Amino acid sequence: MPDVLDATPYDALLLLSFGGPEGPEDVVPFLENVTRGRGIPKERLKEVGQHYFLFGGVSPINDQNRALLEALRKDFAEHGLDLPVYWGNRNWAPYLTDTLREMVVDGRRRILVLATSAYASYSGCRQYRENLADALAALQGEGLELPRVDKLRHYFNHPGFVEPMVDGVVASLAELPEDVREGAHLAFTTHSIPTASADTSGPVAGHGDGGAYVRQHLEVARLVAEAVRERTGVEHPWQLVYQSRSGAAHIPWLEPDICDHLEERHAAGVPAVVMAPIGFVSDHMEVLYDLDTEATARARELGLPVRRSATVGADPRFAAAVRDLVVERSAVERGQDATPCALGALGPSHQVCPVGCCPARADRPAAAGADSPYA
Ligand SMILES: CC1=C(CCC(=O)O)c2cc3nc(cc4[nH]c(cc5[nH]c(cc1n2)c(C)c5CCC(=O)O)c(CCC(=O)O)c4C)C(CCC(=O)O)=C3C
Ligand SMILES: [Fe+2]
Repeated sequence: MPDVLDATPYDALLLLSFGGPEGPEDVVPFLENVTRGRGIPKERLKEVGQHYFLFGGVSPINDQNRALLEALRKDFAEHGLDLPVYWGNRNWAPYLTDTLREMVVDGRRRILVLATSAYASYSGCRQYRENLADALAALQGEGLELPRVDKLRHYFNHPGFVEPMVDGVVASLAELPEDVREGAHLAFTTHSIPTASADTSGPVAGHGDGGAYVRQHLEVARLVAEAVRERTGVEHPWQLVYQSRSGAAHIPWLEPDICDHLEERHAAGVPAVVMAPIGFVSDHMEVLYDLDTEATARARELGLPVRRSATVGADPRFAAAVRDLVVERSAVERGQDATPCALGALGPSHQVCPVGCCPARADRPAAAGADSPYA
């Protein structure tokens, strides 16, 4: 018999993700869901639609979440953690509101949320919390008794998130031609966001100084690069760069873009680059198109050997990390001691997003944080 782990007071875990289209007819309605009220230029939308059509209108993200769901259920069962796991998305079926309704109908009263986004930022945290608030409002409108919803802390520096990425980079280096391997640089990539959003990310107003998005990514990049050096005995120079920029051209977003970075490295005489998408939890469309298709084609034109390393996806170590986070948060909620696990210098993230954390452009209600209008 495995030890029995205690998730009290929680009675369910909700895997909350982005969602993606599952066929050509889904692409346009999916993009409308994503960009409603977000001010994305029409041209950009057409372009992004083409990325999906290139892959038959199917994003890999939903299958990746199905695999993660399986990995979580298997890990929980093997470790005596009796906690049902549900799955809902912000932008495509199964929709968050439908999943939350199902959970309420099943009698779930205390729900813990795992978002497939490891870092602080409006897009990676508060926007998920706004969607939770919208879903709760919808259920309230249906006359349902609302459950209490909490969100797991940011896990960017949890070993179960970092270590699979180290393996990925080591494997990608090994795939490079031997004569360029030792001189290879590492390009850690993440989603570009508006600099205004990056500057205010994380707790602000006396609880930190903003800038958490970049700071957290730099820390993960450093941790991965150091572990790679320990494993390979080679110190590969690295830089944090950005991908998947969207929005209007006159609004500043985080730079440099991965394609410009590859050109710059090539011009500087760097013999090869490993692109490591540390900003993402799975190899979804931003990875498949922006790195494997676009950036890889640019590298080929330059004659620069590149490889792209894997994200954590459904790695059993990531599932174990989620179990660890669930057990930790449950203990905290019971008023017991917990020993939050985190690598590196930043320490474990806050358990509950404080008031004003990762502010939005517009004032909208957000659940599962200190400024939630829900209990
Ligand atoms: C920080 C961040 C993450 C990482 C955290 C997380 O994972 O949540 C992320 C993930 C994802 N982004 C995704 C897809 C899209 N993101 C878009 C647009 C935007 N993303 C933004 C940021 C982020 N995005 C921002 C600031 C915008 C501008 C519009 C706005 O301010 O809201 C658009 C609109 C078209 C475009 O402009 O690109 C699409 C289609 C998919 C699904 C991929 C698939 O289908 O496999 C995933 C996982
Ligand atoms: Fe995005």
